[in-house]
Amino acid sequence: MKGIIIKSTGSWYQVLEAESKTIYEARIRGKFKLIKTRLTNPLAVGDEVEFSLEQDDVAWITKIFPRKNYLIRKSVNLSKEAHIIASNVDIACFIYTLKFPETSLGFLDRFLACCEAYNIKPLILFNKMDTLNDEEKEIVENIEAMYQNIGYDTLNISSYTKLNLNFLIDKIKDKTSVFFGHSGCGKSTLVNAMQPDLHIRTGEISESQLKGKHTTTFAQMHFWDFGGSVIDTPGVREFAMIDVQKEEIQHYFPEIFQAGRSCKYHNCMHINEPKCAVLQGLETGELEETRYITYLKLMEEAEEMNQN
Ligand SMILES: Nc1nc2c(ncn2[C@@H]2O[C@H](COP(=O)(O)OP(=O)(O)OP(=O)(O)O)[C@@H](O)[C@H]2O)c(=O)[nH]1
Ligand SMILES: [Zn+2]
Repeated sequence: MKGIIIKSTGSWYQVLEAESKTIYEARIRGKFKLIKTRLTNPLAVGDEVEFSLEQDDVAWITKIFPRKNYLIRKSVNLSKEAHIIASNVDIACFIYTLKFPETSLGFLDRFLACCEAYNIKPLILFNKMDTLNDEEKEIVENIEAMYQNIGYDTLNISSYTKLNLNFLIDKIKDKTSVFFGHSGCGKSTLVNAMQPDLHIRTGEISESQLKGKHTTTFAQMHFWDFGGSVIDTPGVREFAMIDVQKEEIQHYFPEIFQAGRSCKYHNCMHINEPKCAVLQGLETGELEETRYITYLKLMEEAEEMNQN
């Protein structure tokens, strides 16, 4: 039988059988290895799998189908291992808040680069618009314009006033989505504003999870009444890339890659080379310094990973 993983606790999974829409408790039989790097979780929510039913209706997962895409975070305790946050995602939403909490653009840029690397469509949501005065609105609009110029899709929203939530629903309807952002950015409030009874993870549930053994690997897919699903993940502090070469990173920053076409050297890494169009673009202000800093950081990390 074929199904999709809708919940993962680390050792147990829930599989949704595609045709009957039945949910089974499931375990793994055999080894699954689709990527080179060691993973803390062999299967992730969103994975399409094959399974067979045995006594007590326990499903044994015997095969995983190739992933269309996935997002990865660094493992909490072991830096050499990676953890798949979710797979087969159609749209990944990043919730930005100017204040309460202040969102770091580095976190956003890292998220966007990972979406590029793993072929996921990102959507940037500027949330809590109702809290902003005119001056702050202008700051957010400038940030928004910067990302739109690069080619990213954005939306101004507020869960309190329901600003543009109808447009957000249009964008995620009938798709598998996932939401990220700093703690307190309004993720749960947003999901509740779109559908109050979705039963997405709340603070209380996270607390009781802490008593369990697999606190870091809990993720779950929920289904919207308006069609499609959302994958609820434990808070992600740092997105990561694995199995990438330093030279590839510029491909994941579209405007840096575009500017780099005019560099003197075709293999320019835009660090300190002469006649580098990226460095020139930074000087003229055409390219954004914050994004460039994340670009350098990701290159450093790729180099470190490949040395290990
Ligand atoms: N003014 C305003 N406040 C909001 C909005 N959305 C959420 N908040 C408030 O922001 C705080 C955090 O919201 P949550 O939805 O709990 O944030 P979260 O991202 O789920 O936080 P974690 O559970 O820590 O990941 C709460 O006090 C919300 O009431 C909004 O659109 N406008
Ligand atoms: Zn260059």
